[in-house]
Amino acid sequence: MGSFFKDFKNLVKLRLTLLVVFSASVCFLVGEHYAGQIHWLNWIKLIIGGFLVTSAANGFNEIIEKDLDKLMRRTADRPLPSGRMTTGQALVLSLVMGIGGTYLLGSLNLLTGVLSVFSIFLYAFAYTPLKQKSPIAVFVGAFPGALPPLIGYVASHGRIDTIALVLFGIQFVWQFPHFWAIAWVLDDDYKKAGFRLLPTTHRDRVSAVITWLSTIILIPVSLLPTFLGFGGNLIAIVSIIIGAVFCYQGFMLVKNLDIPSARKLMFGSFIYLPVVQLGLLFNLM
Ligand code: HEM
Ligand SMILES: CC(C)=CCC/C(C)=C/CC/C(C)=C/COP(=O)(O)OP(=O)(O)O
Repeated sequence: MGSFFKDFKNLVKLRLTLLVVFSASVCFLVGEHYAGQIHWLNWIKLIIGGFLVTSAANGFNEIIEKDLDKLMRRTADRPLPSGRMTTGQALVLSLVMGIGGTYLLGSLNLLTGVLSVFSIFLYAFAYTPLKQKSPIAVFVGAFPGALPPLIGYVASHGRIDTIALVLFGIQFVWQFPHFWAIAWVLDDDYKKAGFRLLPTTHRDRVSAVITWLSTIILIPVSLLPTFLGFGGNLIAIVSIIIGAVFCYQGFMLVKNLDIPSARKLMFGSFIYLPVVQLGLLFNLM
Protein backbone atom coordinates (compact mmCIF):
# COMPACT_ATOMS: atom_id res chain seq x y z
CA MET A 1 0.00 0.00 0.00
CA GLY A 2 1.28 3.47 -0.82
CA SER A 3 2.51 5.23 2.25
CA PHE A 4 0.06 8.13 1.84
CA PHE A 5 -2.86 5.70 1.83
CA LYS A 6 -1.50 3.87 4.85
CA ASP A 7 -1.14 7.17 6.70
CA PHE A 8 -4.58 8.33 5.61
CA LYS A 9 -6.05 5.02 6.80
CA ASN A 10 -4.46 5.52 10.22
CA LEU A 11 -5.41 9.20 10.43
CA VAL A 12 -9.08 8.46 9.87
CA LYS A 13 -9.03 5.15 11.88
CA LEU A 14 -10.48 3.34 8.90
CA ARG A 15 -11.95 0.21 10.56
CA LEU A 16 -13.63 2.17 13.34
CA THR A 17 -14.95 4.67 10.79
CA LEU A 18 -16.32 1.87 8.61
CA LEU A 19 -18.30 0.40 11.52
CA VAL A 20 -19.59 3.88 12.41
CA VAL A 21 -20.70 4.44 8.80
CA PHE A 22 -22.18 0.94 8.62
CA SER A 23 -24.34 1.64 11.69
CA ALA A 24 -25.56 4.93 10.20
CA SER A 25 -26.28 3.41 6.79
CA VAL A 26 -28.29 0.51 8.24
CA CYS A 27 -30.34 2.92 10.38
CA PHE A 28 -30.97 5.11 7.32
CA LEU A 29 -32.55 2.05 5.70
CA VAL A 30 -34.63 1.49 8.86
CA GLY A 31 -36.01 5.03 8.36
CA GLU A 32 -36.60 4.42 4.64
CA HIS A 33 -38.58 1.28 5.48
CA TYR A 34 -41.24 3.48 7.11
CA ALA A 35 -41.11 5.99 4.30
CA GLY A 36 -42.00 3.10 1.99
CA GLN A 37 -39.33 3.92 -0.57
CA ILE A 38 -35.54 3.71 -0.55
CA HIS A 39 -33.78 6.79 -1.92
CA TRP A 40 -30.50 5.14 -2.93
CA LEU A 41 -28.86 8.40 -3.96
CA ASN A 42 -29.47 9.77 -0.45
CA TRP A 43 -28.08 6.54 0.99
CA ILE A 44 -24.85 7.07 -0.98
CA LYS A 45 -24.72 10.72 0.18
CA LEU A 46 -25.12 9.55 3.77
CA ILE A 47 -22.33 6.97 3.39
CA ILE A 48 -19.89 9.42 1.81
CA GLY A 49 -20.88 12.30 4.12
CA GLY A 50 -20.75 10.06 7.19
CA PHE A 51 -17.34 8.73 6.17
CA LEU A 52 -15.97 12.26 5.68
CA VAL A 53 -17.39 13.63 8.92
CA THR A 54 -16.22 10.67 11.04
CA SER A 55 -12.79 10.80 9.39
CA ALA A 56 -12.56 14.51 10.18
CA ALA A 57 -13.48 13.86 13.83
CA ASN A 58 -10.75 11.23 14.04
CA GLY A 59 -8.27 13.57 12.34
CA PHE A 60 -8.95 16.28 14.94
CA ASN A 61 -8.60 13.67 17.68
CA GLU A 62 -5.18 12.61 16.36
CA ILE A 63 -4.03 16.22 16.03
CA ILE A 64 -4.98 16.89 19.66
CA GLU A 65 -3.40 13.64 20.87
CA LYS A 66 -0.23 13.80 18.76
CA ASP A 67 2.15 13.98 21.73
CA LEU A 68 0.24 11.42 23.79
CA ASP A 69 0.10 9.01 20.84
CA LYS A 70 3.92 9.13 20.73
CA LEU A 71 3.97 7.50 24.17
CA MET A 72 1.91 4.41 23.31
CA ARG A 73 3.08 1.41 21.29
CA ARG A 74 -0.31 1.03 19.56
CA THR A 75 -0.38 4.64 18.36
CA ALA A 76 3.29 5.67 17.99
CA ASP A 77 3.32 4.79 14.30
CA ARG A 78 0.33 7.01 13.45
CA PRO A 79 1.19 9.63 10.81
CA LEU A 80 1.41 12.61 13.21
CA PRO A 81 3.42 11.15 16.11
CA SER A 82 5.77 9.41 13.66
CA GLY A 83 6.40 12.74 11.94
CA ARG A 84 5.33 11.52 8.48
CA MET A 85 2.48 14.06 8.38
CA THR A 86 2.58 17.59 9.73
CA THR A 87 -0.13 19.02 11.96
CA GLY A 88 -0.89 21.55 9.21
CA GLN A 89 -1.45 18.83 6.62
CA ALA A 90 -3.69 16.85 8.98
CA LEU A 91 -5.62 20.00 9.86
CA VAL A 92 -6.24 20.91 6.23
CA LEU A 93 -7.31 17.34 5.40
CA SER A 94 -9.63 17.16 8.41
CA LEU A 95 -11.16 20.58 7.79
CA VAL A 96 -11.80 19.79 4.12
CA MET A 97 -13.35 16.43 5.02
CA GLY A 98 -15.39 17.96 7.84
CA ILE A 99 -16.79 20.77 5.69
CA GLY A 100 -17.42 18.49 2.69
CA GLY A 101 -19.08 15.83 4.86
CA THR A 102 -21.24 18.33 6.71
CA TYR A 103 -22.34 19.87 3.41
CA LEU A 104 -23.38 16.45 2.05
CA LEU A 105 -25.21 15.46 5.24
CA GLY A 106 -26.79 18.91 5.55
CA SER A 107 -28.08 18.53 1.99
CA LEU A 108 -30.16 15.55 3.19
CA ASN A 109 -31.80 17.72 5.84
CA LEU A 110 -30.71 20.46 8.20
CA LEU A 111 -31.02 18.40 11.39
CA THR A 112 -28.66 15.75 10.00
CA GLY A 113 -26.03 18.40 9.27
CA VAL A 114 -26.42 20.03 12.69
CA LEU A 115 -26.17 16.69 14.52
CA SER A 116 -23.00 15.80 12.60
CA VAL A 117 -21.25 19.03 13.57
CA PHE A 118 -22.40 18.48 17.15
CA SER A 119 -20.86 14.94 17.09
CA ILE A 120 -17.52 16.20 15.80
CA PHE A 121 -17.37 18.78 18.57
CA LEU A 122 -18.39 16.36 21.30
CA TYR A 123 -15.84 13.77 20.21
CA ALA A 124 -12.89 16.03 19.46
CA PHE A 125 -13.37 18.78 22.03
CA ALA A 126 -15.18 17.13 24.97
CA TYR A 127 -14.29 13.41 24.96
CA THR A 128 -10.68 13.74 23.75
CA PRO A 129 -9.43 16.22 26.41
CA LEU A 130 -11.38 14.36 29.12
CA LYS A 131 -9.58 11.07 28.41
CA GLN A 132 -6.62 12.11 30.53
CA LYS A 133 -8.76 13.39 33.36
CA SER A 134 -11.29 10.75 34.34
CA PRO A 135 -13.10 7.55 33.32
CA ILE A 136 -16.18 9.80 32.86
CA ALA A 137 -14.66 10.36 29.41
CA VAL A 138 -16.09 7.01 28.33
CA PHE A 139 -19.62 8.15 29.19
CA VAL A 140 -19.08 11.44 27.32
CA GLY A 141 -17.54 9.61 24.31
CA ALA A 142 -20.54 7.32 24.17
CA PHE A 143 -22.72 10.26 23.02
CA PRO A 144 -20.88 11.02 19.76
CA GLY A 145 -20.32 7.26 19.42
CA ALA A 146 -24.06 6.53 19.52
CA LEU A 147 -25.16 9.47 17.37
CA PRO A 148 -24.31 7.82 14.00
CA PRO A 149 -27.33 5.43 14.01
CA LEU A 150 -29.56 8.33 15.08
CA ILE A 151 -28.06 10.52 12.37
CA GLY A 152 -28.61 7.77 9.79
CA TYR A 153 -32.27 7.44 10.79
CA VAL A 154 -32.80 11.21 10.90
CA ALA A 155 -31.19 11.51 7.43
CA SER A 156 -34.14 9.50 6.16
CA HIS A 157 -36.89 10.51 8.54
CA GLY A 158 -36.09 14.18 9.19
CA ARG A 159 -36.83 14.19 12.91
CA ILE A 160 -35.99 12.43 16.16
CA ASP A 161 -38.67 10.00 17.33
CA THR A 162 -38.83 6.93 19.61
CA ILE A 163 -37.26 4.66 17.00
CA ALA A 164 -34.33 7.08 16.62
CA LEU A 165 -33.83 7.11 20.39
CA VAL A 166 -33.90 3.32 20.61
CA LEU A 167 -31.31 2.99 17.81
CA PHE A 168 -29.19 5.51 19.72
CA GLY A 169 -29.75 3.65 23.00
CA ILE A 170 -28.59 0.25 21.73
CA GLN A 171 -25.31 1.66 20.40
CA PHE A 172 -24.90 3.84 23.50
CA VAL A 173 -25.06 0.89 25.90
CA TRP A 174 -22.99 -1.35 23.58
CA GLN A 175 -20.05 1.02 23.82
CA PHE A 176 -19.41 0.33 27.50
CA PRO A 177 -18.51 -3.36 27.18
CA HIS A 178 -16.85 -2.55 23.82
CA PHE A 179 -14.60 0.04 25.28
CA TRP A 180 -13.92 -1.38 28.73
CA ALA A 181 -12.83 -4.66 27.10
CA ILE A 182 -10.38 -2.65 24.97
CA ALA A 183 -9.27 -0.57 27.96
CA TRP A 184 -8.54 -3.82 29.85
CA VAL A 185 -6.46 -5.23 26.98
CA LEU A 186 -4.58 -1.98 26.44
CA ASP A 187 -4.28 -0.82 30.04
CA ASP A 188 -0.46 -1.02 30.19
CA ASP A 189 -0.10 1.02 27.02
CA TYR A 190 -2.80 3.49 28.12
CA LYS A 191 -1.09 4.15 31.43
CA LYS A 192 1.97 5.43 29.56
CA ALA A 193 -0.14 8.32 28.27
CA GLY A 194 -1.93 8.83 31.60
CA PHE A 195 -5.23 7.33 30.41
CA ARG A 196 -7.12 5.48 33.12
CA LEU A 197 -10.36 4.58 31.48
CA LEU A 198 -11.49 1.41 33.26
CA PRO A 199 -14.45 1.98 35.62
CA THR A 200 -12.26 1.95 38.76
CA THR A 201 -9.18 3.07 36.75
CA HIS A 202 -7.68 -0.41 37.41
CA ARG A 203 -7.89 -3.94 36.07
CA ASP A 204 -9.72 -5.24 39.11
CA ARG A 205 -12.78 -7.30 39.95
CA VAL A 206 -15.03 -4.24 40.33
CA SER A 207 -14.13 -3.02 36.84
CA ALA A 208 -14.83 -6.52 35.48
CA VAL A 209 -18.19 -6.74 37.25
CA ILE A 210 -19.26 -3.30 35.98
CA THR A 211 -18.23 -4.35 32.45
CA TRP A 212 -20.26 -7.54 32.82
CA LEU A 213 -23.27 -5.55 34.10
CA SER A 214 -23.11 -3.43 30.97
CA THR A 215 -23.47 -6.59 28.83
CA ILE A 216 -26.49 -7.59 30.95
CA ILE A 217 -28.17 -4.18 30.55
CA LEU A 218 -27.70 -4.48 26.79
CA ILE A 219 -30.12 -7.43 26.64
CA PRO A 220 -33.33 -5.58 27.69
CA VAL A 221 -32.25 -2.50 25.71
CA SER A 222 -31.83 -4.62 22.56
CA LEU A 223 -35.36 -5.98 23.10
CA LEU A 224 -36.92 -2.48 23.05
CA PRO A 225 -37.68 -2.61 19.29
CA THR A 226 -39.83 -5.69 19.87
CA PHE A 227 -41.42 -4.35 23.08
CA LEU A 228 -42.24 -1.07 21.37
CA GLY A 229 -43.70 -2.86 18.38
CA PHE A 230 -41.40 -1.85 15.52
CA GLY A 231 -39.17 -4.95 15.62
CA GLY A 232 -40.45 -8.49 15.16
CA ASN A 233 -39.88 -11.66 17.14
CA LEU A 234 -36.92 -12.80 15.06
CA ILE A 235 -34.81 -9.82 16.11
CA ALA A 236 -35.77 -10.48 19.73
CA ILE A 237 -34.52 -14.06 19.42
CA VAL A 238 -31.31 -13.00 17.64
CA SER A 239 -30.69 -10.30 20.29
CA ILE A 240 -31.24 -12.74 23.14
CA ILE A 241 -28.88 -15.35 21.67
CA ILE A 242 -26.05 -12.99 20.74
CA GLY A 243 -26.66 -10.99 23.93
CA ALA A 244 -26.28 -14.17 25.97
CA VAL A 245 -22.98 -14.98 24.26
CA PHE A 246 -21.74 -11.43 24.86
CA CYS A 247 -22.88 -11.61 28.47
CA TYR A 248 -21.08 -14.95 28.90
CA GLN A 249 -17.90 -13.34 27.55
CA GLY A 250 -18.39 -10.55 30.12
CA PHE A 251 -18.83 -13.13 32.85
CA MET A 252 -15.61 -14.91 31.83
CA LEU A 253 -13.77 -11.63 32.38
CA VAL A 254 -15.15 -11.50 35.94
CA LYS A 255 -14.11 -15.12 36.47
CA ASN A 256 -10.62 -14.94 34.95
CA LEU A 257 -9.71 -11.24 35.28
CA ASP A 258 -7.24 -11.67 32.42
CA ILE A 259 -6.35 -10.14 29.06
CA PRO A 260 -7.37 -13.13 26.87
CA SER A 261 -10.92 -12.95 28.30
CA ALA A 262 -11.04 -9.19 27.71
CA ARG A 263 -9.81 -9.74 24.14
CA LYS A 264 -12.61 -12.24 23.49
CA LEU A 265 -15.14 -9.71 24.80
CA MET A 266 -13.60 -7.04 22.53
CA PHE A 267 -13.97 -9.28 19.44
CA GLY A 268 -17.47 -10.18 20.62
CA SER A 269 -18.31 -6.47 20.55
CA PHE A 270 -17.19 -6.12 16.92
CA ILE A 271 -19.61 -8.88 15.91
CA TYR A 272 -22.50 -8.00 18.24
CA LEU A 273 -23.39 -4.58 16.85
CA PRO A 274 -23.60 -5.35 13.10
CA VAL A 275 -25.56 -8.56 13.80
CA VAL A 276 -28.17 -6.79 15.94
CA GLN A 277 -28.50 -3.80 13.61
CA LEU A 278 -28.77 -5.93 10.45
CA GLY A 279 -31.16 -8.31 12.25
CA LEU A 280 -33.40 -5.37 13.11
CA LEU A 281 -33.34 -4.07 9.55
CA PHE A 282 -34.48 -7.45 8.21
CA ASN A 283 -37.15 -7.89 10.88
CA LEU A 284 -38.94 -4.55 10.90
CA MET A 285 -42.71 -4.63 11.33
C1 HEM B 1 -17.10 5.53 24.09
C2 HEM B 1 -16.97 5.18 22.84
C3 HEM B 1 -15.82 4.39 22.25
C4 HEM B 1 -14.56 4.26 22.69
C5 HEM B 1 -13.93 4.92 23.91
C6 HEM B 1 -13.85 3.39 21.74
C7 HEM B 1 -12.52 3.06 21.81
C8 HEM B 1 -11.86 2.26 20.92
C9 HEM B 1 -10.43 2.03 20.92
C10 HEM B 1 -9.45 2.63 21.85
C11 HEM B 1 -10.17 1.19 19.91
C12 HEM B 1 -8.79 0.69 19.48
C13 HEM B 1 -8.54 -0.74 19.83
C14 HEM B 1 -7.21 -1.25 19.29
O1 HEM B 1 -6.51 -0.54 18.56
O2 HEM B 1 -6.88 -2.42 19.58
C15 HEM B 1 -11.42 0.87 19.28
C16 HEM B 1 -11.54 0.01 18.23
C17 HEM B 1 -12.66 -0.11 17.48
N1 HEM B 1 -13.85 0.52 17.71
FE1 HEM B 1 -14.32 1.65 19.29
N2 HEM B 1 -14.71 3.03 20.75
C18 HEM B 1 -15.90 3.63 20.99
C19 HEM B 1 -17.00 3.58 20.18
C20 HEM B 1 -17.04 2.92 18.98
C21 HEM B 1 -18.13 3.01 18.05
C22 HEM B 1 -19.35 3.88 18.20
C23 HEM B 1 -17.83 2.17 17.02
C24 HEM B 1 -18.60 1.87 15.79
C25 HEM B 1 -19.88 1.76 15.74
C26 HEM B 1 -16.56 1.57 17.30
C27 HEM B 1 -15.94 0.64 16.50
C28 HEM B 1 -14.68 0.18 16.68
C29 HEM B 1 -14.00 -0.74 15.77
C30 HEM B 1 -14.56 -1.35 14.49
C31 HEM B 1 -12.74 -0.91 16.29
C32 HEM B 1 -11.61 -1.78 15.70
C33 HEM B 1 -10.72 -0.87 14.93
C34 HEM B 1 -9.41 -1.43 14.56
O3 HEM B 1 -8.99 -2.49 15.04
O4 HEM B 1 -8.77 -0.75 13.76
N3 HEM B 1 -16.12 2.05 18.50
N4 HEM B 1 -12.44 1.54 19.90
C1 LIG C 1 -20.99 11.41 13.09
C2 LIG C 1 -19.73 11.58 13.85
C3 LIG C 1 -18.83 12.70 13.52
C4 LIG C 1 -19.41 10.75 14.80
C5 LIG C 1 -18.16 10.71 15.55
C6 LIG C 1 -18.14 9.28 15.90
C7 LIG C 1 -16.90 8.79 16.44
C8 LIG C 1 -15.61 9.08 15.77
C9 LIG C 1 -17.05 7.98 17.46
C10 LIG C 1 -15.95 7.32 18.06
C11 LIG C 1 -16.19 7.09 19.48
C12 LIG C 1 -14.94 7.03 20.25
C13 LIG C 1 -15.05 7.71 21.55
C14 LIG C 1 -13.83 6.38 19.81
C15 LIG C 1 -12.57 6.21 20.60
O1 LIG C 1 -11.55 7.00 20.20
P1 LIG C 1 -10.17 7.10 21.01
O2 LIG C 1 -9.69 8.50 20.90
O3 LIG C 1 -10.33 6.58 22.38
O4 LIG C 1 -9.26 6.11 20.20
P2 LIG C 1 -7.68 6.06 20.12
O5 LIG C 1 -7.17 5.72 21.47
O6 LIG C 1 -7.45 4.97 19.11
O7 LIG C 1 -7.22 7.41 19.63
